[in-house]
Amino acid sequence: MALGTNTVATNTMTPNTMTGDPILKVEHLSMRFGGLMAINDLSFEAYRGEITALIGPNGAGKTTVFNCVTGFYKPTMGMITMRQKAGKEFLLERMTDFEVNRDAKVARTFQNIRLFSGLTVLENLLVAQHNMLMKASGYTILGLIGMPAYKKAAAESIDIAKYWLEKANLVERADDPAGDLPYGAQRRLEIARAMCTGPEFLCLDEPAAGLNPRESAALNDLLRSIRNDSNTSILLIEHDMSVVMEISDHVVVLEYGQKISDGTPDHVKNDPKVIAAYLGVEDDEVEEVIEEIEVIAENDGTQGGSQE
Ligand SMILES: Nc1ncnc2c1ncn2[C@@H]1O[C@H](COP(=O)(O)OP(=O)(O)OP(=O)(O)O)[C@@H](O)[C@H]1O
Repeated sequence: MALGTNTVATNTMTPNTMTGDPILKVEHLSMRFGGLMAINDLSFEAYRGEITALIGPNGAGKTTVFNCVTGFYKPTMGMITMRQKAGKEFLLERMTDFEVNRDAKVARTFQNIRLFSGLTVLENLLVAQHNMLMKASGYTILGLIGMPAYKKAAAESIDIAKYWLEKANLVERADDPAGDLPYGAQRRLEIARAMCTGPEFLCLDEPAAGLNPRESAALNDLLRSIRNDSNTSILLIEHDMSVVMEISDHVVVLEYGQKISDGTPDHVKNDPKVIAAYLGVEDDEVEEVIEEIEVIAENDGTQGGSQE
């Protein structure tokens, strides 16, 4: 790593590398739990068509941000605006979790897997489309048994399920109970299930947690294919830095509920504030730690190691 070549980001603004169109704008977000300010005046953007990673040490406030964006928490202060492709804007902080999903088209997964483990893989993907099917039925029994709109929607929902079975590499397990799948496949099924709801914005809470390297690689392929082929933008929380650095277009780093860095993966991994946060040192010790790291890196280099 090219340490020490960057200045400490004092204004924490994004370096001019992401030129995209924001799908999500978080402005002056704060969330207080009793005496604890879990998020403190946080602002950042996620761009359409990109994978944005939200990273930071344990307790930095990542999940709290997710819960505010997806309507699980009402923030103490701040604005969260989502702008759909067609231009329609939603103030997510004013909506319930159900409305955020149904109207704003924001889907999410959780840190712990929440599949219907007794239903098959295919059934999990069909159940996710329940709202769309009920709408097509006109919410009547006659609609269910006779209406062409319902029959068309039912056929479409099977096509959508098949598409995501393939994308998630789960076709061969389609008829198996979801609970019988290996852990990595369950994670991909959760993401496929979220994609069956047709989101424009997908929020993933630690999708790589507990995965082995092969499963992580399959996850990376799935996330890249979501970004490239389905025009869905992704916001993910992740502790696995290899996943973050490999697939993210943009990284936002939090510490104690505040943004300390924001930019491309290369920018944040070389940012002294980020290095210090992960090493758990105080701000006034940052320069000292960087000097120490540089010395270690130089020594490693002169000892003939295979450093980059
Ligand atoms: N419902 C809650 N009630 C009280 N405190 C909470 C609540 N949710 C989170 N916190 C606190 O807010 C702070 C931020 O927690 P949060 O879970 O958002 O961090 P995180 O960055 O996601 O951490 P981790 O990486 O460990 O999942 C922590 O101090 C946590 O204890």
